[in-house]
Amino acid sequence: MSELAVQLSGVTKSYGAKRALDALTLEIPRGQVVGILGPNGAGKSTLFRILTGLTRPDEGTVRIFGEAPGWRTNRLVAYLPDRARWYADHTAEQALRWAETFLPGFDPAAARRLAEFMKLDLRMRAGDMSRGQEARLMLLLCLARRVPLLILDEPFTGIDAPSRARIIESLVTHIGEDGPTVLISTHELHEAEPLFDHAVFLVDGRVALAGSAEELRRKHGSMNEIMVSLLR
Ligand SMILES: Nc1ncnc2c1ncn2[C@@H]1O[C@H](COP(=O)(O)OP(=O)(O)OP(=O)(O)O)[C@@H](O)[C@H]1O
Repeated sequence: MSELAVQLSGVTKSYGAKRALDALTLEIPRGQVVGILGPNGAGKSTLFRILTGLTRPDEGTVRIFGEAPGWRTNRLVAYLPDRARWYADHTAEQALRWAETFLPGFDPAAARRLAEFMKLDLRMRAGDMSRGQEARLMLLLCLARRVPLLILDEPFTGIDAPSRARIIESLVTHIGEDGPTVLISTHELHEAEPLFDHAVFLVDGRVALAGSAEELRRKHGSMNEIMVSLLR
C-alpha cells in the first residue's frame, strides 16, 4: 500500500458557477490526524465526498492509498458525513447489527465499548434520540471500524461540551499509536486542536495554509487565531 493515505492533484469541482474546489493539490501521509479546517463553504465536505467516491471531480486525480476512490476503497475508509442520520424506527442495537453485516472491518465489541464510554443506551430508537445522542451513534459506527482511513465531517455538531470532551478523549484513545489516518473537519477548533498532528486550512476551495500543528502554532498561534487571520 502507498505511503500516502491521500493524494490529490489539481482537483477541481464546480457546482454551476461556484468552484467548491479549485485545482486542489494535497498529500496526507499515513497515520496522521489532520484537521481539515476552514470557514463555511470552503470546500471541506466536497473534498470528503470526493475522497469517498460519492462525488466525482471535474478535473484532477485522487488516490486513497494509491487507489482511485470508488466501491473498492469502501473497505479502506470509514466516513461520517455531516448531518448524518440513522433510520428513525431502528434502535442503536439494530444499527450495530446492520453495521456488523454490511460495513467492512466493523468490530462489534469495540462498538459496544464505545457506546458505554459515550453513555449511549443501545435500546433507544434513533427517532427518540436527541441530536447529540444520534451524533454519538453515527460517530461510533465509524470509530468501531478497523480501517486505515477515518473521515469525520463535523463529528461534534449538536453534542454538548462535556460529551464533546469525552468523545475527543475516546478519539485520542482509539487512534493511539499506529492508528488509522484521520481527517476531521470541525468548527470546534479550540477543543479539537489537541487532536491534530497536521492542519490544512481551506479557503474558497484552495489550500490557504497547511503544515504540522506544532509548526503552525509556533509560527501563527492557535488554530482559532489562524482562522481569524485567514478570514481578515
Ligand atoms: N450539491 C451541491 N450543489 C450545489 N452547490 C454545492 C453542492 N455541494 C456544495 N456546494 C457548494 O460548494 C461550496 C463548498 O461547500 P462544502 O459543503 O464543501 O463546504 P464546507 O467547507 O464543508 O462548509 P461548512 O463548513 O459550512 O460545512 C459551497 O459554496 C456550497 O454551497
